[in-house]
Amino acid sequence: MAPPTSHASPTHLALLAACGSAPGPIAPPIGRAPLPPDPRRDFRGWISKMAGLWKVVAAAAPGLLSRLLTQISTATPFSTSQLSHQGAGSVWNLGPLNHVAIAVPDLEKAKAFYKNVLGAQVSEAVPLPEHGVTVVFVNLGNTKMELLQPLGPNSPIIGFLQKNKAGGIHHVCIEVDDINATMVDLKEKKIRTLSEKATIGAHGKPVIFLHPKDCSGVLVELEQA
Ligand SMILES: C[C@@H](C(=O)O)C(=O)SCCNC(=O)CCNC(=O)[C@H](O)C(C)(C)COP(=O)(O)OP(=O)(O)OC[C@H]1O[C@@H](n2cnc3c(N)ncnc32)[C@H](O)[C@@H]1OP(=O)(O)O
Repeated sequence: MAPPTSHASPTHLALLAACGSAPGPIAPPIGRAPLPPDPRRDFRGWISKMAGLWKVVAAAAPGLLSRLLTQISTATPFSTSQLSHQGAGSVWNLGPLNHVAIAVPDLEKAKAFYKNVLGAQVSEAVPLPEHGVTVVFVNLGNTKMELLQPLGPNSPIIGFLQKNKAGGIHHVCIEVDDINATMVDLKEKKIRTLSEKATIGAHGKPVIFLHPKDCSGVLVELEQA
């Protein structure tokens, strides 16, 4: 009878061989009773299979590990794997999460919780009358939280706190590399911004807010990086 045919490539066959799974004769050995399973032999066999597999992978893809490490270390905040968008001729890209904002009824109490109970690094309270809020930033290393308390009778977060008496997640802020191109592009896509122009946000950089009803129920702030 003709031997069984295989469509596997030589590399694939080598990988299967290293794992002990290469196609081959399947008849049991003649004249020998099967041995009872021996856990020590199984473990030694597994180790030797893994060593064989590693040799095959290393031979098939020399420099794979160093290429992976180089790609990770050279990744930029504005990843080229993300979609680039175009608004009125200018291209813009989405960047990392800048902060998650929490509206709170009592800023000092919320600040004390993050500082004294969770042990986080927190900023002093900063009044921003032009935004109708007082803010405290909580530094988390990879991102920040922004604690917001209403400032003045026309604060834009008063309605939110009336509905969420204990406070809650108010908005997320994501960086963009070109806020003006972003605004033009989003307008073309019928996403409502909550101001005609960008305003200067808590970090001294231009920001815009997008209507929560156009963003899956989440108020989204975009900040010029
Ligand atoms: C310093 C700066 C910075 O970080 O750089 C800041 O953070 S300033 C942070 C404060 N500044 C801002 O938030 C500016 C942008 N925000 C605004 O313009 C406003 O807050 C709005 C988002 C338009 C909401 O205003 P207001 O509560 O008065 O209106 P409204 O009650 O009619 O709300 C309209 C609908 O949106 C919902 N809604 C309101 N606030 C929401 C929020 N934070 N997240 C998700 N949904 C929200 C309401 O439940 C309602 O839905 P239903 O109709 O289904 O009930």
